[in-house]
Amino acid sequence: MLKHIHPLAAWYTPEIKDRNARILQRPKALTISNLHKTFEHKGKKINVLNSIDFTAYKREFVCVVGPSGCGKSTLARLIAGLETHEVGAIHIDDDLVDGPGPDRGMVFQSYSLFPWMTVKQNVMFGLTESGMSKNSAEAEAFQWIDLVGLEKFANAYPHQLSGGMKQRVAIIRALANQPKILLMDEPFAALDPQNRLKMQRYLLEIWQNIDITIFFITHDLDEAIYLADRILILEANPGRVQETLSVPLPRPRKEETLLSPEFFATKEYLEKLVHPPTTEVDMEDKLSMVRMVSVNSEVPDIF
Ligand SMILES: Nc1ncnc2c1ncn2[C@@H]1O[C@H](COP(=O)(O)OP(=O)(O)OP(=O)(O)O)[C@@H](O)[C@H]1O
Repeated sequence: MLKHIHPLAAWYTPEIKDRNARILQRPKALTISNLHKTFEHKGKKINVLNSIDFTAYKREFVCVVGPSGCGKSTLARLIAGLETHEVGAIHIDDDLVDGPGPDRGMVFQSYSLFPWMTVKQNVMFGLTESGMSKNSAEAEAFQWIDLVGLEKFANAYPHQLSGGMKQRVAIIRALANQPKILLMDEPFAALDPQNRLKMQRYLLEIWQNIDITIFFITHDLDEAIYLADRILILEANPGRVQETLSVPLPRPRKEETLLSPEFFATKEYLEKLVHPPTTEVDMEDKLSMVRMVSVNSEVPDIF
């Protein structure tokens, strides 16, 4: 029998294979087992996530991609404990998720800072809430603020910050509470390409320096390849795992990484999975039907 060779096999150098294998030997940080999720819509049950199995390992950087509506955000909300599921289980380390908890930090696309609080107060918030004294929380907040270069803005309010600065604050606010896992749902989607790249660099730098597992949802395949150790690829209707792909790129990632042949090969591979060419064929079929309609004045029931 012919052995299936992965289309990216040639890009996995011994060093990359070794690194990827070592990640999979680390303790489990997040375990999703046989997860199913349905929503009710107009009295009908919609099966959004179907039998999801996935494990992220300690200090792993996982990106999740997939077509619109495949359930990426729902999955992040389930891990955050903001939604409930009918079947299956989610564990952080060995702890079953049954609601929100301090072991998970979240950063969303919309800047979820408290607008009436300064940068420093936003970062201090979770710390004082969990019982830390005001002085210690302030000292801790300053360390985080320094880390992302916002010392001069410690007393600024969110409306005085750029989009990138707000997201830096959102990230350190989440990290200051020392979660085990950072859930990020399209955190940089609202930024222009230059600021987006800057934020990606910041995030990699922070991640390399602290003990955190990142579960990062994105539409942007370049972003996923640049950031991730592994990419979880979901397909839609119902959302389920299509593939988990170890990224065949060395670390540390640099800007040149984005121009390397292995980067382009990975992108081409992902494009085919996430935006399969059949969609274009379908669209072309539909367009030719429309052209036919305009000639024959008959409306076929295709839409
Ligand atoms: N609260 C809800 N009630 C009913 N249906 C919902 C609810 N939340 C999400 N859905 C449906 O679940 C499906 C998955 O939505 P979700 O937002 O998780 O997908 P996604 O992959 O993140 O999409 P996108 O990439 O467009 O953000 C969609 O069909 C959506 O309409």
